[in-house]
Amino acid sequence: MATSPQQWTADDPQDAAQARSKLNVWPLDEHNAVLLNQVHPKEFQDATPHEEYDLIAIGSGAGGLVSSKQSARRGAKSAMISEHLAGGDCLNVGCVPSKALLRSAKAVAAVRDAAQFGVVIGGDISVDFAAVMKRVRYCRAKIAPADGHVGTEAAGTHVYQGRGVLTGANTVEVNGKTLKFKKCVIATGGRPTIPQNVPGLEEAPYITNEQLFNLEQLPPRMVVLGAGVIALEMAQCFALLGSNVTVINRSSRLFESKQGDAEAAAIIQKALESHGVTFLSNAKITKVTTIDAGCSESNKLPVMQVTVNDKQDLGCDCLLVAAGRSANVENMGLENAYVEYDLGKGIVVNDFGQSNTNPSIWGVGDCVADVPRLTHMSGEMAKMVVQNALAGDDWKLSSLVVPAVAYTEPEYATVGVVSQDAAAKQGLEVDVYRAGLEHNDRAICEGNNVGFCKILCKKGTDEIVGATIVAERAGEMINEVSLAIKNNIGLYAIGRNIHSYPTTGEAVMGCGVQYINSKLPRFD
Ligand SMILES: Cc1cc2nc3c(=O)[nH]c(=O)nc-3n(C[C@H](O)[C@H](O)[C@H](O)COP(=O)(O)OP(=O)(O)OC[C@H]3O[C@@H](n4cnc5c(N)ncnc54)[C@H](O)[C@@H]3O)c2cc1C
Ligand SMILES: NC(=O)c1ccc[n+]([C@@H]2O[C@H](COP(=O)([O-])OP(=O)(O)OC[C@H]3O[C@@H](n4cnc5c(N)ncnc54)[C@H](O)[C@@H]3O)[C@@H](O)[C@H]2O)c1
Repeated sequence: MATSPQQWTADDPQDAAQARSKLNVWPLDEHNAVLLNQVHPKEFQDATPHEEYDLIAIGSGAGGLVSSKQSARRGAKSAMISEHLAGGDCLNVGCVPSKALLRSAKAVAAVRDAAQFGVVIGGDISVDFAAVMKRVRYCRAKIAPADGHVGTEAAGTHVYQGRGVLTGANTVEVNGKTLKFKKCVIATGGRPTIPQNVPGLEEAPYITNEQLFNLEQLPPRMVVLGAGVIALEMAQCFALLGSNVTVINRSSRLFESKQGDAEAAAIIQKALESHGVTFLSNAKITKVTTIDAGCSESNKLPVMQVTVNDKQDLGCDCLLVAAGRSANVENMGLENAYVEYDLGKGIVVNDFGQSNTNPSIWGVGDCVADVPRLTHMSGEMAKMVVQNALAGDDWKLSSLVVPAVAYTEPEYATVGVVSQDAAAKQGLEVDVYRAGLEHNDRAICEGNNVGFCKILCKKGTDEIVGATIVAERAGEMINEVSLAIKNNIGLYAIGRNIHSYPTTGEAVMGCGVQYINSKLPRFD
């Protein structure tokens, strides 16, 4: 089929070089060509500007897409400014590729463990890493139209492809044009934080999530700096796919800095260890030595030596830095628009999502200080801000109940106050109800009955303040607890709500039943 010169074309050497150098995307196969044609079309024609927009979103991740499309669908004059790849981190280098990759890793585990279900796999199993990564690119391309410029324009939003820089309290410049707005949503997201003061790290060919999903070759040895969500999900993935993975955790256990449940931490660590991940705790990378810089263009992996606590040397072909995120707030004219921000943490907003220092400006998602950095949070903040900025409503950030899930196997899902330690830190007295999965019939049949549901209530009451769930599909189970918290449904009601048998979700009900049983009269 003939392709237009305005389209990204798979395997075209010039296009491939441009996609790699300008957009950090490679290889340019048919899937990445589809992706780029959606989220960063070549020679894109900007819209003809309205004299003044009701709302302009700067940024095109979940936050910018939801705020600009929702405004347009409700009749506002709306625009979105997209500098890099629409869909932001989530579609391109975050949730989507990581979950697609995890799916392949879980397939490895299923095949490897097949014998326990009476299924005999003849011979050794092997992983075709190139095919795994091709499927990751396929998933991304399949989802891309939801975030692509065609769909955004069809919703009625004007799209500008370039960097937005605020030039005044109510103006933003993009591609040499000045656009006027009544309201502006800043949704510029974040980027990986690179720890400073680690000798040799800056010069080393380390990677972050921004390069990880371009890998074409499985690194035999991977070291992961950090032990948060990215680290755990990717460590498990690469270990199952066949890498020798070591996670460097500066704390004494998982989830310590966020007061995560200690039992959950032990289960997740043990599960990853059973998949071949090595954890070094109370560990600090004290030096990185580059032995061979490698060459991503010719697919040659680098070779590095990572020194831990000044005494242990680990050789590796991939050093993945996953040490948290910094907000994108620099060099975008926030000073010109009088917007208060904190370098690293992000834009400072009030409980309505509005800048205290410029009431025309609102903040959404990962670029905002002190909010959970999650796609569903960006989306929900965007809905909230559209309602407040355009409809003059008073939806509040503090009213949001935000679940979070690490998609490891088993999954680790949390909402609200996650543990007794977290409660103590907030000066809150709680009762904890725990239902283990060891006697959950479904979990036993599934061959995965290590885990639990813990629900925390205000002491002496059934008012739920939070939960931690460790289970195969904990991410599905936590939504019930979020619903209860958001709508003031007590643990009593959860205990009286019939749950289908056999489901792991019965563990949530199990906590409710414990509460009820503790209140019922005895017959002795
Ligand atoms: C590896 C990984 C896995 C993840 N997995 C999950 C998950 O499973 N579930 C989950 O909920 N969250 C997950 N996250 C977090 C999630 O990706 C982010 O919370 C989400 O993408 C934030 O959306 P956002 O719109 O706020 O910002 P972003 O997605 O960062 O989008 C911001 C956009 O703005 C653009 N931009 C920046 N500056 C400008 C400018 N001046 N002008 C124009 N455009 C600009 C950027 O290019 C970018 O496209 C993951 C993150 C990573 C890194
Ligand atoms: N499933 C999901 O929802 C999902 C998946 C991946 C990422 N995310 C989001 O993306 C964000 C980034 O993930 P992340 O894993 O990078 O961050 P994180 O905050 O989850 O973990 C950061 C880790 O790096 C460590 N660290 C920080 N600075 C360090 C330093 N100087 N030296 C050594 N270790 C250091 C921390 O102790 C921690 O273990 C998170 O906010 C998360 O919400 C979400």
